[in-house]
Amino acid sequence: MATNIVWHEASVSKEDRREKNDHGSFCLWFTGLSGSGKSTLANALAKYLFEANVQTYVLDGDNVRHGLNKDLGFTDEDRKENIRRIGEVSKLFVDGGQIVVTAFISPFREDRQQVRDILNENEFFEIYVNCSLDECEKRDPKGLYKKARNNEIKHFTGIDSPYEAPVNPELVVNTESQSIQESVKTIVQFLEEKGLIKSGISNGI
Ligand SMILES: Nc1ncnc2c1ncn2[C@@H]1O[C@H](COP(=O)(O)OS(=O)(=O)O)[C@@H](OP(=O)(O)O)[C@H]1O
Ligand SMILES: Nc1ncnc2c1ncn2[C@@H]1O[C@H](COP(=O)(O)OP(=O)(O)O)[C@@H](O)[C@H]1O
Repeated sequence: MATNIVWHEASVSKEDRREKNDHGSFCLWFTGLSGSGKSTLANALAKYLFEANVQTYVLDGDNVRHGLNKDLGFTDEDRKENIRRIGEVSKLFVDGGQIVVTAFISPFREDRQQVRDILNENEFFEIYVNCSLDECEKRDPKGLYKKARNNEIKHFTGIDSPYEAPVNPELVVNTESQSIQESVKTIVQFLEEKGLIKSGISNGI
């Protein structure tokens, strides 16, 4: 693979873009069960940072599966390929000077580690969106748990397909005990503490 292909150096570097944007570029990788709050938090965070002139882009499971990954289903192999592609797309966003916020179940540790490995130090932050299966099933925002329990959907995460929780995530937000606003604040403060965005941005939350 990749024969007769030459890598072109970009005329504008990642560092140039970071300097112009006045903030770092990296990937915030949300992982958690369906219904745990990944999309809700990713979008609330992106909105807040957007208002503070911070460049973000959300990659969301449902949306990406309508386009780029519409050939993929939910077998272990397809999920693996799903996450591999999203990892590569995330890397492009990081090169483009953006903060990319991803909201995929990404149930397998090995696949998340693979994404970490293709990014540099301080470019990948795993955020575990922790919520019990019971609560996710109670929320059931898309009615999918009900379908999975009725055997209308196979290989549903948490029911008949595994979820491997992160062992050492950079951050954990618990959406059963924390409000959306509290979780957003936790994440923005984390970014400030790491020096990835300017301090004081979290003051408005
Ligand atoms: N079998 C099965 N298991 C889990 N989820 C399912 C399934 N079938 C459809 N859906 C819907 O697809 C969304 C998950 O897609 P992801 O790309 O995030 O999944 S994965 O990371 O490849 O495991 C997931 O969205 P979220 O609820 O946002 O997580 C579901 O809406
Ligand atoms: N504290 C909370 N944090 C995030 N979401 C919450 C919280 N409390 C209730 N919810 C609700 O839970 C649901 C989570 O759905 P969603 O964001 O689509 O999850 P996921 O993307 O992980 O599947 C939404 O309906 C959201 O309003």
